[in-house]
Amino acid sequence: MEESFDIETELVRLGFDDQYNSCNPPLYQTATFRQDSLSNMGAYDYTRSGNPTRTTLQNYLGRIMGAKATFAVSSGMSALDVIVRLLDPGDEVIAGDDLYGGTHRLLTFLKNKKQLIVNHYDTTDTELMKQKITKNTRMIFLESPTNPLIKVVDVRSITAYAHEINPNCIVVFDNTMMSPVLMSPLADLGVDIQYESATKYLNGHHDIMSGVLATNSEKLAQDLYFVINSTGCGLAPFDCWLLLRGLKTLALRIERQQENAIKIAQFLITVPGLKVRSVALPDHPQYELHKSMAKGPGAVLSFETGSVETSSKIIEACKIWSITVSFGCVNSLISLPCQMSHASIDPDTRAERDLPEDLVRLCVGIENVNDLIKDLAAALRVGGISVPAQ
Ligand SMILES: Cc1ncc(COP(=O)(O)O)c(C=O)c1O
Ligand SMILES: N[C@@H](CCSC[C@H](N)C(=O)O)C(=O)O
Repeated sequence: MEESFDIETELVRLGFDDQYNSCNPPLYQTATFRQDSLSNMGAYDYTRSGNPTRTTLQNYLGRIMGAKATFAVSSGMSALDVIVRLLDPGDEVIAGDDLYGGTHRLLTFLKNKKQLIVNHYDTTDTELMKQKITKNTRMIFLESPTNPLIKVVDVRSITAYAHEINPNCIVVFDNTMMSPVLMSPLADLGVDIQYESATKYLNGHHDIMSGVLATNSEKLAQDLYFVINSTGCGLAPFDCWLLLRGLKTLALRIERQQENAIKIAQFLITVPGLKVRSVALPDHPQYELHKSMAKGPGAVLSFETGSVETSSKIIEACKIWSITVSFGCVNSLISLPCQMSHASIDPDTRAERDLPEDLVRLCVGIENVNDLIKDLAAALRVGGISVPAQ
């Protein structure tokens, strides 16, 4: 058996074979592969079905994610689209009430078309989840910490309960907020499918869209591959190559982004009037639960100011923090989720789910942390908030 190392080493090691000992994986920028003869077909025929650069990426991701099977697709949403195609019409699914806006949009689309029965619950309430999961629950969608309210879910208990009630229930976990460096729900928490928007931390440079899926079940792997090949959403070779390049620095980027995010959370709690949501703060209601599942708090946090007008002024006054959706990139981003990343959730549903309209989300990058704090402090003052001298 091949020796395996810590994720920090595996990320840099890449571990692939090349006929010329190339130090970086070759880019097979081709749609088709010539066959030797009709009786001697090669490993690849057509890039939609498979491509050596994608195979290199998927094998590498498998080692990093501790998964038997890993697939790279064209975006995080297409990863979710592949997963929901495993369901049959009329299947019952349970989803969190603070999932990413695009996830909510796709599930609502399928619900409105009467293809699925979708119920959203507060997945942080484990007892409520235990009441709602039944033998008819076919799939459960979890995120933790949630985007953007930073709520923490007891993934281990919910997954174990779901499997006890219905061994065929598929628990799906969106690990985009943590990345495999901080959390391994597939290997450690018992979920059936882990997926991530690789557009975020995995790639880290906001120059490609991509998604990854991982499972340890041979049956699920076969079904996922069937959908990927049939629909043609496998990641294109050049994007695979760029993702391979981005991944090498994942551990280093996360370490720096998280270190900066902790200091920023500590700064924000000194500002009177702000309600800060960060799993880095010991007064987070599920601080210990998060620590029991993950190696760190990550680099996304949010805060409320009490008014949309104040939040908007702060966001627009920032100079280093750029007003951008997404997260996981090397540069720091600021956004108003209700008007940006989560605008696809209608205002009534946002209100029902206590998603504050004034919530500001920060996605911390690798810049100098003192510069980031100075910029934020100046912007808070423009918003009329009094900031203690640092
Ligand atoms: C938590 C989460 N999951 C999934 C997605 C979808 O990923 P993508 O934008 O790569 O389609 C996003 C953001 O878009 C996200 O924030
Ligand atoms: N206009 C896009 C918004 C993408 S949000 C990206 C990211 N997940 C985030 O949370 O910022 C859409 O309609 O999907």
